[in-house]
Amino acid sequence: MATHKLLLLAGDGIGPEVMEEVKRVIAWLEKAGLASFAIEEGLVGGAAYDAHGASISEADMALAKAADAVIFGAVGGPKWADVGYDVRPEAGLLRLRKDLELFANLRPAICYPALAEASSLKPEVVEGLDILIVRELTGGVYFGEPKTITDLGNGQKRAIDTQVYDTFEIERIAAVAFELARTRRNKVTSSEKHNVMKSGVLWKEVVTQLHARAYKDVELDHQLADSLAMQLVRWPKQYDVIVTDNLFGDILSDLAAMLTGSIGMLPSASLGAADAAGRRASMYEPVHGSAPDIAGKGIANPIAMIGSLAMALRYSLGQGEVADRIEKAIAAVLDAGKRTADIAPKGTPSISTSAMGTAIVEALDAGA
Ligand SMILES: NC(=O)c1ccc[n+]([C@@H]2O[C@H](COP(=O)([O-])OP(=O)(O)OC[C@H]3O[C@@H](n4cnc5c(N)ncnc54)[C@H](O)[C@@H]3O)[C@@H](O)[C@H]2O)c1
Ligand SMILES: CC(C)[C@H](C(=O)O)[C@@H](O)C(=O)O
Ligand SMILES: [Mg+2]
Repeated sequence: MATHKLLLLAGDGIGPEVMEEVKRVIAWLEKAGLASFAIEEGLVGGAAYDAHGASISEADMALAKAADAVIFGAVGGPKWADVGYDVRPEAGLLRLRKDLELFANLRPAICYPALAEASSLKPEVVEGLDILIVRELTGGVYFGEPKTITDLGNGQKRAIDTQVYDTFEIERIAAVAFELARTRRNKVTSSEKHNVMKSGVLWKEVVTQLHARAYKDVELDHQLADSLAMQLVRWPKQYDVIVTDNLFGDILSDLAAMLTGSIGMLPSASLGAADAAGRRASMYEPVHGSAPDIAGKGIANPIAMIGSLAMALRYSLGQGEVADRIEKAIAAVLDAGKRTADIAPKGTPSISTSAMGTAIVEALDAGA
């Protein structure tokens, strides 16, 4: 059996709390003889800043590059509010994405049957929901230059962020969306704002041309990002795969999280391009952040983090059947009524982070 080289970067706030539960699932998989791992651990975010004055060290960047997959918790928090833009905790995350060229961010929003009642919407709106947001992750306004704050000298300052997209960046993310749609319900909705942004004009043109050239069998729609946000709340089940840029994808995936019950439920995969040997860099992380408001209380939901390990097994480690098993165990635990506070209906009892981890490991043990 192949040994998978993983780098665990737990980060800050609830990151280490939910990573503990992933470690327990990893230990269970090894004990059950289902997978074999070589685990390294590193620091990222505020934890790395406290240790080395940078939000990720060169040594940990090298480990990330050498790993079969990086498993990432969350970064950030009020403790590092004044450390400076270049060393803020989030800079470590963005550097990992950029330096590993993780351009394709898959954010599935699946409403587990038992959680339809935990959604902010009526159960019939979200029951059976299974959509996939494909977010471009290494371009757009996150990385475009110039990115500056300038003193104008008259008591005024000017801040500039720049949205930049080249044809190849749009083409490669759209290709990922079309390929994934073929394995699902064969429909892609491409979203931008071509009515106000030149990058939106190019985005729509490139996606349309690629579709005509190579993916005519897939249904393609275009939808302005503001209207898509509205439709996602109104009737999300009309979508299959949504492909969009870095910033719209960030916002729309947090919105989609609430369709599933909680942001504590949403895993993600960030993938690079495959090299000649078929190897590609990858990182797996929950969509949520470090949740400073609940950090240290032991109540965070570990499902997004454990679901991210399942995505690593499916997309990078060639063990899709083990990923299915983990997701089945999560569904079984939810069916049995186990809820962390974020997914428990008001006034009903909830369990801790570690009790949820225990329940998932027990469900795996029971062969769920
Ligand atoms: N990938 C990442 O590391 C990442 C992602 C988003 C935000 N952040 C950072 O995290 C910090 C806090 O950001 P925020 O508060 O806007 O977003 P957040 O996602 O950390 O929290 C938003 C809300 O969701 C709740 N929540 C989040 N994850 C949860 C979980 N697993 N279980 C239960 N409840 C959960 C929080 O308690 C909070 O009320 C900021 O510094 C931000 O930059 C990091
Ligand atoms: C923490 C932040 C840099 C990050 C982003 O904006 O991409 C986060 O919100 C996410 O969704 O992964
Ligand atoms: Mg976000």
